[in-house]
Amino acid sequence: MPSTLDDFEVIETIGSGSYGTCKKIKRKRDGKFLVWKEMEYGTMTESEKQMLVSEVNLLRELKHQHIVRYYDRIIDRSNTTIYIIMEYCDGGDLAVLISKCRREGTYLDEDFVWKMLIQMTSALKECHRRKNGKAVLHRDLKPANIFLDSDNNVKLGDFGLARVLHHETSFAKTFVGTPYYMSPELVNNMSYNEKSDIWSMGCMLYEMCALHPPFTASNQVDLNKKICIGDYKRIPSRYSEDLNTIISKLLCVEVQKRPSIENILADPIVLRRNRKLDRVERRNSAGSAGTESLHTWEEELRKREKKLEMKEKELKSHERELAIREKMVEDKLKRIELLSKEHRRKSDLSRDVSSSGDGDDLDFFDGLHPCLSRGRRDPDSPKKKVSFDMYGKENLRRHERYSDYNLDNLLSKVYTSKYSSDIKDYDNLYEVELAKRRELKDRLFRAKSKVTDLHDLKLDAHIRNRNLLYFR
Ligand SMILES: Nc1ncnc2c1ncn2[C@@H]1O[C@H](COP(=O)(O)OP(=O)(O)OP(=O)(O)O)[C@@H](O)[C@H]1O
Repeated sequence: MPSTLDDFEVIETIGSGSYGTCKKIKRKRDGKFLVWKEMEYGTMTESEKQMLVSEVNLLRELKHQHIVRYYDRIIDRSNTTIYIIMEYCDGGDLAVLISKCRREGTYLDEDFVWKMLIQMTSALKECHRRKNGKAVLHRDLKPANIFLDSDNNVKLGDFGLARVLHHETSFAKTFVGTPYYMSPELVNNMSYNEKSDIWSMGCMLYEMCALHPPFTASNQVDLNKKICIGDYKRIPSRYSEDLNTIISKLLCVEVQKRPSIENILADPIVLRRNRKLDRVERRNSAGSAGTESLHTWEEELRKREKKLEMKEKELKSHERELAIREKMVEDKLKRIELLSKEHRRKSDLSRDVSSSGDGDDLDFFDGLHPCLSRGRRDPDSPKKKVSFDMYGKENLRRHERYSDYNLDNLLSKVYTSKYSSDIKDYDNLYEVELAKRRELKDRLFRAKSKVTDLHDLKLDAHIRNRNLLYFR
């Protein structure tokens, strides 16, 4: 589906050139930043408009890592404007970089100039040597059309548009730039060819080193003369002879002797430099891959630390729970001990009473557990229901509230069975309690060692983390 203006949000105006205004835009569908170039076509003839559209369509086929990617075009008939949508290059353009150096009295690094040469040649090869045999010529190579991405890689822009726009159109009339980069064949009214692009590239590389074009003059006639005899000074001595040699080859006045794209790429100096650049790029990408893996490692470590912390928290709360339960068991044991003592005291007392043998004090045993009144009651009389405050039904229910805990279940069972049968089994109960207490203590000890292990792990993680930071 063709794009419409509504598919984009204008972020800001980047700048205006001879043919229109460039704006930074955001594609609403995915938030991607792009650029559109607005060009007014109201004064163009029908055939010129047709040419512009077919040229833009051709640009869409140019897909190369060092060429600004063209995405789409929108024609707004209501205000006779064509919007050419392309890749946004956030590193600015070479013209800005060169004027910054001029302003600050600095020079561009030689390695950077070689990188530009190799990447520009690679972009030009894509256009000059198309699979369908139809070469696309740039026709307007200049620093302002060499964009940079965030990694300072070349993005050749405004490809081919010049052919349409330099035509005798309203656009051509507004063209005000000085043709510093015009090749000798163009000065001599010959047709533009791919070697003219190579000449312009030579001028651009020269300007990157000298911070001014190779041929300058105060008027067009003098400029033409200089261009035609190839009269220019050597690039500053800070740059190598290799670089000077290559630039002078590109600025060869004789078009036949000027190297083609293939000649440049096969030049031993360029090959050597290309290999060096490859090595540097590989080292850089290996470096960034190493940094990436360190980041992944650090991230992984952070996740593990978080997991450990959670486990530690869990263990701590478990430990607290165990301590509470231990306290409860201790309390119960104390109560059992007290009851046991009471029972023994009452048994002794009952033995004393039974030995006195008068049987007049039956009421004395009323309300006591059956085991205390055994041998005293009339066997035919119904058994008296006995209720102990502490271990009555109500209390059993309270124990059942902790039924998730095995010990409490066990204790409830023990209490129920013991008190419904015979209280003399208090001692067994006491032993069960003691065994359980021991088991609880063991569990607590195991939990504590787990926490210690976790602490050790955490300490280890901290040390590794610190080592990581030291690495970075
Ligand atoms: N794809 C892009 N990404 C980022 N900035 C861009 C892009 N295309 C153009 N610009 C910037 O937009 C501004 C206007 O560019 P434009 O191409 O319209 O004019 P120019 O190249 O500066 O001049 P002329 O059109 O006369 O050659 C420039 O500052 C340019 O750097």
